[in-house]
Amino acid sequence: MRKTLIAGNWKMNTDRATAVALAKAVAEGAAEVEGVDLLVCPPAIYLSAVGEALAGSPVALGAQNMSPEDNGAFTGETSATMLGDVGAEYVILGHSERRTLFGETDLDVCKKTHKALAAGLAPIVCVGELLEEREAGKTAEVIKSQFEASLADISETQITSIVIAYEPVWAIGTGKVASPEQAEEVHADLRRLLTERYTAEIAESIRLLYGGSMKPGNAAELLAKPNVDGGLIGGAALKAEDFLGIAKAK
Ligand SMILES: O=C[C@H](O)COP(=O)(O)O
Repeated sequence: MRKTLIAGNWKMNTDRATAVALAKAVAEGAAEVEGVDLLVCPPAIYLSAVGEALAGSPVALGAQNMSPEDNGAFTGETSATMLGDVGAEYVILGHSERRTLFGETDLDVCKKTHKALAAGLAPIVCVGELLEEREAGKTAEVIKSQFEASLADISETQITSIVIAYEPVWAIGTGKVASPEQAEEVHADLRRLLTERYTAEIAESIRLLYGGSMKPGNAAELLAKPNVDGGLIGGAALKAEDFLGIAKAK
């Protein structure tokens, strides 16, 4: 049975004080959340401070991005090992903002995924279609292509450490949430792709998150779908009450 994962992607928000206060509020509220894993992904520069604020709580720490390289002359970059060194257990990879604003390709995401796994991090690999792709009836095709290229050469053992997040680009930060049926359709496709590539048993064990304008008010119906195993939350993760409200909606 897959345990629900509610992950907060704080993006480039907060300052040190608000990041620590938010982490403490989530950690305190976590006691009221049952049967759900909680994860927060602050800006990289606050990982250590947030990790300290979470100490002793069940809330996990994750990063939002990382370099595909091990070390060396890559000014401004952060390696997987460095993330692990400051307590990160997860890393979000291939978020649509990385893909569209920073030109990340499936190949980049794939390289990062392999490096993250080698460093003992659990990658949260994001896929999702643009509005024009959905309107052109290409959603399944786009998701399949991102799935195959971003997760190329991932072994049966490796895939069990990976979380996949479906984030329709048109639903991110727009207030336009995918309907539970739209989310379930893509998640079921992803489950099928996993079954075809690995085994049904492995496919059944992988967590598939939905991301895109998820809030306490719409979370229950999304999380009720059989293949929606959690959420990757942006805006609503910046208020502990909303973030915990989503987790309690399960
Ligand atoms: O990583 C999170 C997603 O981009 C969703 O963001 P949002 O909840 O603000 O729409």
